[in-house]
Amino acid sequence: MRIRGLWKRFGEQVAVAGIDLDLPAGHFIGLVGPNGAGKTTTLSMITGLLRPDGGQVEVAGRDVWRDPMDVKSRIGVLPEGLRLFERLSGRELLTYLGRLRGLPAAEVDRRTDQLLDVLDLSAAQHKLVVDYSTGMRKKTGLAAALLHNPEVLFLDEPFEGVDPVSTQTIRTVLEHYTASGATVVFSSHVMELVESLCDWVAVIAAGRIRAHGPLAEVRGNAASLQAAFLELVGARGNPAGQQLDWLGGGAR
Ligand SMILES: Nc1ncnc2c1ncn2[C@@H]1O[C@H](COP(=O)(O)OP(=O)(O)OP(=O)(O)O)[C@@H](O)[C@H]1O
Repeated sequence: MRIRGLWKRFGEQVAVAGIDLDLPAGHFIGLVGPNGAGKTTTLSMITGLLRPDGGQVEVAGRDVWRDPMDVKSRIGVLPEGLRLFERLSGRELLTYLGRLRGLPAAEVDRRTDQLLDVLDLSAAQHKLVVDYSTGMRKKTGLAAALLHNPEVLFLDEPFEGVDPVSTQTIRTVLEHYTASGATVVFSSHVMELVESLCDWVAVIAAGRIRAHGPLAEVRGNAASLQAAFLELVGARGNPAGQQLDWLGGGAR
């Protein structure tokens, strides 16, 4: 992926302030940054969901905004605020999306069976999506993003609201996927997770890239990615507890 001069403004608010970034293929890439840093806005522009005010994005050598259909056929996306067709069962949803992707019915069936099984959703496959838990929805969204075997997978906060067992399942699926040479780009706030999964990271704050490169390089001499991150984004050194002097002790 090649990103040049990517820019997005919402009224007065500059969400993404001119990002230049090359993301290597075949890596497990983490996009990290504080709340409101511009991660979702950036991912939405890279995946053709939000039109940039300026700049270019190329995925697998194709311009996302000049050739959106081609790019969208090569990528899988688990967006933030995932919206699913609530009145379909999990199985119906995957079947529908697989057919929309142009896969033959028998192949959709085969892949759906396997994905439901691996993601531990087989027992709930005939339940309506509206009745799924948060973790089940994430896993269904992931299955939908993987169904057409994309070259690149973009995941916005894939582990949010997911229990440790499902987190492990998703990790295993993603590790299998990247081991075959595919690329995963995911955003997260959980530094331990990023550190244990990713081999390449980009740190974004206030709409700009603060650091990017192989994990070890970005971590540098810091004790952990978390410590490097706090330094890079200029975390304030004033513990909140000192300011909230009324909090605790039961006095009203
Ligand atoms: N549709 C919108 N309208 C107005 N402002 C927006 C919109 N989307 C994002 N923003 C603003 O752009 C900035 C970047 O938001 P974005 O959602 O990209 O951040 P983020 O890094 O994904 O944050 P978080 O980690 O909290 O999800 C924020 O200041 C946000 O308020």
